[in-house]
Amino acid sequence: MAHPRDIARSALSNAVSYSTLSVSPTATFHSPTANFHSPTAGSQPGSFAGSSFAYRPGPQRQLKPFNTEDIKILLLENVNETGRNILKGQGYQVEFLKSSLPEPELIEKIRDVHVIGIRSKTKLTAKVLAEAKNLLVIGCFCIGTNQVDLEYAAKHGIAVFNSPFANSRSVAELVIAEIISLARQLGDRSLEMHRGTWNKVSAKCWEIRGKTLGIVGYGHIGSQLSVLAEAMGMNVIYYDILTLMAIGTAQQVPTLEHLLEQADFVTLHVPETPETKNLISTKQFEHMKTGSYLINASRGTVVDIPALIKAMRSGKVAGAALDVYPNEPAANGDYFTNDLNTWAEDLRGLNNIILTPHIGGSTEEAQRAIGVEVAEALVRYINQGITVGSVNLPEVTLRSPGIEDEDRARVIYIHRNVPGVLRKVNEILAEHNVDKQISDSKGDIAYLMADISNVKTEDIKEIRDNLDALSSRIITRVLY
Ligand SMILES: NC(=O)c1ccc[n+]([C@@H]2O[C@H](COP(=O)([O-])OP(=O)(O)OC[C@H]3O[C@@H](n4cnc5c(N)ncnc54)[C@H](O)[C@@H]3O)[C@@H](O)[C@H]2O)c1
Ligand SMILES: O=C(O)[C@H](O)COP(=O)(O)O
Repeated sequence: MAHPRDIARSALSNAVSYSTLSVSPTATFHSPTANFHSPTAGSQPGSFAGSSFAYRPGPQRQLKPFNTEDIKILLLENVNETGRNILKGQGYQVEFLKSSLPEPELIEKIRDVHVIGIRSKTKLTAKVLAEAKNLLVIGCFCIGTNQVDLEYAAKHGIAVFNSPFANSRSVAELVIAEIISLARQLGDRSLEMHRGTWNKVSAKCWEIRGKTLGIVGYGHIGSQLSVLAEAMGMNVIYYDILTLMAIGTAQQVPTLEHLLEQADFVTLHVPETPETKNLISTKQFEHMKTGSYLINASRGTVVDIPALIKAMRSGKVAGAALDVYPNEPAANGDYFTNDLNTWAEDLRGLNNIILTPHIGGSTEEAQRAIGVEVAEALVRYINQGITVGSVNLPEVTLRSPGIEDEDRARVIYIHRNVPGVLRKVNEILAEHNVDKQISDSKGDIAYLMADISNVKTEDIKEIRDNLDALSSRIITRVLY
C-alpha cells in the first residue's frame, strides 16, 4: 500500500501534467548562471570539469510537472533574506518564521509542506518526519546536519542539503577573538567596568604570541583557524581521526591526550557524533596543562559541562569560551537558566568564561552566503531533481538536454538498492528514447535519473504508475 506521503507527492506531481506540458509563467530559474562549487563535485562522472561546476539552465524548458505556486515551503529560525528571495522568486509559497517551533507545532506545520528550511535548532527526528507526508526536501541553512535524522530521511526519499563551509571563516574569526579575550581576561574586565569598578591587573594575563593552540578536528573551521593563529605567532598542533595535511607549520599529533598535554589553548571543531559526546570530560581535563583554556564552538554535547565547572573552580582551566550548549533556547529573549540546563547558573557564576548564544556562524557574510547556497540547491532539487550537494542521497545530475521540444521528460526514481532494478526500470522506459541516464547508490538507497524523449502527455501517467508499482520504489518523480 502506498505511504500517504507518496500519495500526496504523486498528487503534486500529477497536478499539471494532465492539463499541459508547458511551464507556469513564473517558472523562470532564479539565476541564469547559478554557479556553485562543490568539494565533491569532481566525483560526478560526465557532469563536471575539475571541482568547479557552472550549471547553466539556458533557454530550455524548466523541468517541472507542477505550478511552482503549488510548492509550500516553511522556513524556520530566521533564514536569511537572500535565501527567502530566491525561493519566493520561483513562485513557491514561502512561510517564514524567525524562531524554531516546539515539537507539537512543528508536527502540525510540517504535515502540509513540501520543503522545510531550518538551522541548527530544529530537530527533525524520525517522529517528526513520519508526519511529514508531503516532504520532498530539507534545507539546513547551516553547516551541521546532526539535528536531522538523515537515515530516516534517505529511507523515505527526502533529500537533505546544507551549506558545508559558508560560515567557517566566521567561526574561525570568533575563536581568534576568544583566544585573545581569554588570555587577557577581557570579559571580566569589561563586566567590572560596566558595573563601575576599575580593576587594572596584569597577573595571569598573557600575550598569545609563542603559545600553543591545540585544534581538535582539523576540517573546514579547524584548518582556517590554524592559518589565522599562526599569523599571530602561535604554534599550532591538531588532532583529528583522519590523517590530514598540515597547513603552514602546524603539526598533527597522534592522540587527543598528546594535544591536551601540550596545548595552552584547546579549541574544538568536531561534528556531533556518538564518538564526540563528552569528548572533553574529567579524564581529559586531567591531561590539560594547569592554567590552560578551553573553547567550544562545535556542539554543546562535546564538552561535559559539570566537569568543566569543576576544572575551572580548581584552577586547572584558567578560562573558557562556550558558544554551544546541550539545550539551547528556542528564540531570542528566552532565558538561559537551570530550567534548560541544570548547571546553567553555576556556569554563569564562573570567572573568565565567555558565554555566547551560538553565534559562531552569525555574520552578515555567512548568513547571506548560506541563504544563496542552500536555496539554490533546493531549487535545483525541486525543479530538476539534481542531488549534487545532498548529504544523505547519492549525488546525481545530468546535463539538461538543452531542448525546446515538448516530448521530453526527466524520470527520477529513488529506490531501495537491490539487484535487478535497472533492468525493470529500463523495461518501463523501453518505448521511449533514453537520451541520458545515470544511477548511483549510497548504502541502501539508490537514485536513478533518466532524460527520455518521444514522450506524449498521456505516457507520463503510465510511466509513473509502472514505476510506482515496482517493489523497490521509494519515490517516483516525472519532471517535464
Ligand atoms: N558555533 C557555530 O555557530 C558553528 C558554526 C559552524 C559549524 N559548527 C560546528 O562545527 C563543526 C565542525 O565544522 P567544520 O565545518 O570544520 O566540519 P568539518 O567536517 O569540515 O571538520 C570536522 C573535522 O572533525 C574531524 N573529526 C570527526 N570526529 C572526530 C573525533 N572524534 N575526534 C577528532 N576529530 C574528529 C573530522 O575528521 C573533520 O576533519 C560542525 O560539525 C558544526 O557542528 C558550529
Ligand atoms: O551548524 C552550523 O552551521 C552552526 O552551528 C550555526 O548554526 P545556526 O545557523 O543555527 O547559527
